[in-house]
Amino acid sequence: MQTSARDDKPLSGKVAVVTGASSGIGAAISRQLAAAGAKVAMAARRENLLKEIQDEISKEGGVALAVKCDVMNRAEVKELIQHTESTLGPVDILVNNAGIWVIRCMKNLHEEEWNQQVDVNIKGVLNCIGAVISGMCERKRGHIVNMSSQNGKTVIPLVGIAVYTGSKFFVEGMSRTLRQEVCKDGVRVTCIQPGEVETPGFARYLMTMEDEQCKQLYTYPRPYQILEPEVIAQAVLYAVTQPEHVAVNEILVQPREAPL
Ligand SMILES: NC(=O)C1=CN([C@@H]2O[C@H](COP(=O)(O)OP(=O)(O)OC[C@H]3O[C@@H](n4cnc5c(N)ncnc54)[C@H](OP(=O)(O)O)[C@@H]3O)[C@@H](O)[C@H]2O)C=CC1
Ligand SMILES: CC(=O)[C@H](N)C(=O)O
Repeated sequence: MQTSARDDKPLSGKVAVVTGASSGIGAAISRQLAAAGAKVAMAARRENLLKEIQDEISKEGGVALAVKCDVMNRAEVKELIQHTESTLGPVDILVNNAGIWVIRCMKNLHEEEWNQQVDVNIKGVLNCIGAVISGMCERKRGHIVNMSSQNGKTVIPLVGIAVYTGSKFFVEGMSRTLRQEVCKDGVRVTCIQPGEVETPGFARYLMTMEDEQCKQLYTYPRPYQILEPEVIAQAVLYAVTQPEHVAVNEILVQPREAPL
């Protein structure tokens, strides 16, 4: 099958923006897209961590740009895209990876944390889409990859992640409708649905649980092998390196021992 770039650098000439790139899955995605030839703008709040990853990518011969950005702040997101486009060129790929979750039962009323999850996982995703979608449609090409979750695919028998699950259900529903809207404009929309992935976020949330009901359900480390961030990055790479007429719309990736 003809690819648009050299096979070993299938993303050569492409510009990607990855949010939540300072840690975990986003850092792995940034490394893999850069290794595939993309010029990658890496966005997050912890600029020091971004610069460390940028240096790693540069040493490997890749091109990465570290951009401090809080996806909850629409003005910062617009500046992220403007800076990226003036430095690297028009954005071809947006990976909405930034996301948070806390494992708390709603009856305990951690309402500020409810709002934070909505602000990052929903409003943050919308801020980023809002900054790129018009340009992608005008150029008749683009790819939006939204980091959903197995928890966006179905309600698994867990407690403590009701608001998080709702935020990922939003991502799924919005993505499916957006996909219909822009498919004739040459724009693709992919949802990635990971199961449990060993990242700093995953460890942090499991080790800061307070509710006994949650603690009884979640143990850490997990009693089976969970996924590495690089596995999810490979799923993203697969989706964004398909020929323009091919749409990989959903990829569900789970630990073998913990299927939905
Ligand atoms: N780990 C898992 O088991 C699973 C994770 N996911 C999803 O994968 C994504 C990444 O999670 P994971 O890598 O595990 O988590 P990490 O906590 O390791 O990384 C989260 C990333 O999001 C960034 N982030 C958080 N809030 C903001 C913000 N307001 N603005 C910009 N960036 C922000 C953080 O950067 P900084 O703090 O520097 O801003 C960090 O880079 C999330 O969307 C999560 O829902 C889905 C399924 C499974
Ligand atoms: C954080 C996640 O989305 C993960 N799928 C989980 O089930 O904990």
